[in-house]
Amino acid sequence: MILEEIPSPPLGEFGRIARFFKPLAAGFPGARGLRDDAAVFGVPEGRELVVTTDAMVAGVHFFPDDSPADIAAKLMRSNLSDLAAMGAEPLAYTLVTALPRGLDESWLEGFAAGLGEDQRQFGIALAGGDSVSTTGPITLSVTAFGLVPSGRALPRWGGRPGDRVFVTGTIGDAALGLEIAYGRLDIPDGETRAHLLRRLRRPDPRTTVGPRLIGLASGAMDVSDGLVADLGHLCEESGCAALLRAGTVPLSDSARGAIDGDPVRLALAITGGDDYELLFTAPPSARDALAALAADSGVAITEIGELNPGPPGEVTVLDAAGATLPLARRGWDHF
Ligand SMILES: Nc1ncnc2c1ncn2[C@@H]1O[C@H](COP(=O)(O)OP(=O)(O)OP(=O)(O)O)[C@@H](O)[C@H]1O
Ligand SMILES: Cc1ncc(C[n+]2csc(CCOP(=O)(O)O)c2C)c(N)n1
Ligand SMILES: [Mg+2]
Ligand SMILES: [Mg+2]
Ligand SMILES: [Mg+2]
Repeated sequence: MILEEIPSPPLGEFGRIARFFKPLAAGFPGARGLRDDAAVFGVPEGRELVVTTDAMVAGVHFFPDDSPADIAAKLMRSNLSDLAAMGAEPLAYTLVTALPRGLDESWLEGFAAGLGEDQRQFGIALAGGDSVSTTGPITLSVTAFGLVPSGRALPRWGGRPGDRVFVTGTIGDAALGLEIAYGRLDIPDGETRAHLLRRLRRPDPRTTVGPRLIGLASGAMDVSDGLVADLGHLCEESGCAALLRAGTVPLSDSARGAIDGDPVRLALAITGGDDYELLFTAPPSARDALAALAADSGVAITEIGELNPGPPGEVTVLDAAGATLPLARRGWDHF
């Protein structure tokens, strides 16, 4: 038997923590080297801590055979998107992994590498976590901590009738990507397909735009369940209704090509979710400042509708011709 074929003994729970997670906590003193029972860190004067949690389950949020680095990126970025929606800057995160006993250590190696890459890209560090085994599918959860100027966190409930509705980036890429991944949508063009799948697996959280919406946006949230559903959530909290002009919703060239004028696919794009873009409201007087922010940040900001004094939570969706766009559902609902 040659040396390479001798299987190395399993690392075990604590060996895995030492090998894969301690390096991710090295730059954050509050993590105490992952050697203590908990993390300890302070908040600078004049700032508040923003805390958000999101979980992901194999078969529900991602495909079991997705690359572990992509799974890590989606887990991290969905939480970073929530921080951005609050106007907060990333600080640290904790991580819970529930993994099947037989899962190869190389999976964890790819997962940790993905986390490390995003830590560097977004300026966030591992503060602690928990590692457990599961008899079910891979289940992961991140709790992210961010900082916001005291009293300035962006609320979902600040929208007022007359405010305009804005969204960052493009909408629908991930929903179309999911259809491709499930084999329900055939897109022959390789570049188009790759872009939509990339946006499904690696969303682009708007971490630089979020904090700069403080003082401009009246209400804000991020789009995870679907644009129409999430606008409904914002409206419900703001006690008003909204008009959404589907023809003005920003689409990537890839999404535009995939939709190809089909109203069913357009409906999918605005209800499918997994966008991780920012959805916010602002008075028309903020338009110039928002255009300047978009130019400066390199992230598109597009006006897509307005709030009105209708029934709280009601969202009317018009197509480009001004007719009501029929929707089978407004967005994702777990139950
Ligand atoms: N199990 C739970 N325990 C306590 N609070 C919860 C629980 N589930 C949701 N929440 C709270 O309910 C609110 C709405 O949660 P929701 O998950 O819809 O928001 P989100 O995380 O922004 O969206 P998404 O999960 O789709 O990314 C949040 O304030 C969240 O903290
Ligand atoms: C394999 C697979 N099937 C379906 C979906 C779609 N999906 C799952 S949960 C969710 C809402 C956001 O999650 P949450 O509300 O839990 O934060 C969406 C749009 C997916 N991404 N992968
Ligand atoms: Mg959530
Ligand atoms: Mg959110
Ligand atoms: Mg949700």
